[in-house]
Amino acid sequence: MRVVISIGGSVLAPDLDADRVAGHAAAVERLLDEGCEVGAVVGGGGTARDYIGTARQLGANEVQLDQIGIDVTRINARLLIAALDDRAAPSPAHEYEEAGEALRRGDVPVMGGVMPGQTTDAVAAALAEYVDADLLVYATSVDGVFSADPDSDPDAEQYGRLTGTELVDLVAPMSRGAGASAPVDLLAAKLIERSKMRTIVLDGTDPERIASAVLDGDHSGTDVVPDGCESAWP
Ligand SMILES: Nc1ncnc2c1ncn2[C@@H]1O[C@H](COP(=O)(O)OP(=O)(O)O)[C@@H](O)[C@H]1O
Ligand SMILES: O=c1ccn([C@@H]2O[C@H](COP(=O)(O)OP(=O)(O)O)[C@@H](O)[C@H]2O)c(=O)[nH]1
Repeated sequence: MRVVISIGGSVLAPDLDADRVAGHAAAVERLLDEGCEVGAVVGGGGTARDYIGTARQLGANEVQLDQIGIDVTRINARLLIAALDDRAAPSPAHEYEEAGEALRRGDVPVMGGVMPGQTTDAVAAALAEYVDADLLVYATSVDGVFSADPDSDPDAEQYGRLTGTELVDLVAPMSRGAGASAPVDLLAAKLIERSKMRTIVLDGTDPERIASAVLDGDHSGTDVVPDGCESAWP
């Protein structure tokens, strides 16, 4: 199975903890050992938001803020590359073709951001489409997609399953500024919808959950399925 895993910065690096990053690398290595081909995309998390907030106070515009965010995602990508050692391509891929070539060589391509106006959610969706992945997994800090932000609304209800079109409709009204929070960004949702990519959004704070979702289809998050399909797991 070919899988793209998007690891949110809030999951990989809420602080700098080598054991946490090593745990995520171990989950990726387990997938490789089970015969999966894996591409990884890493987010910027709180560090990116802190830098973006400071630069915004200094008068930076949205593109400049996004570029700062991209730099932080690439630093986090380098942490995962360090933990994966010789199983990963040696530097974060800046383009999908570069990532695809690494995958073909048998390396794990690790990407951060690529261009302003989006988040690493969209990078992961585009990489998954580009490499014809069988499965896309978003490992984030909440267990799936909810009817409202579960961190601030106690009445938020989780969706067990959504179609790509339903996901697009849900995230379309959400904020688009640099550092904004949403389960996945709108461009990612549109790419998932058009590619009919089987997708899982789950709580990835325990990296073993990511491996179980990929290997067994066992998770408690949200399945995003093409119209007419029952399950997100191939
Ligand atoms: N409807 C929603 N469903 C799920 N999460 C949501 C929703 N609306 C906002 N969020 C927020 O999105 C956050 C996930 O995005 P983000 O902070 O960028 O995490 P990551 O670092 O994993 O990309 C969650 O912490 C959650 O508070
Ligand atoms: O291709 C990209 C990826 C990221 N970003 C910027 O970098 C920030 C941090 O990335 P992301 O939101 O994906 O990190 P996460 O929320 O997963 O920690 C985003 O808010 C954007 O401002 C961007 O402009 N283009």
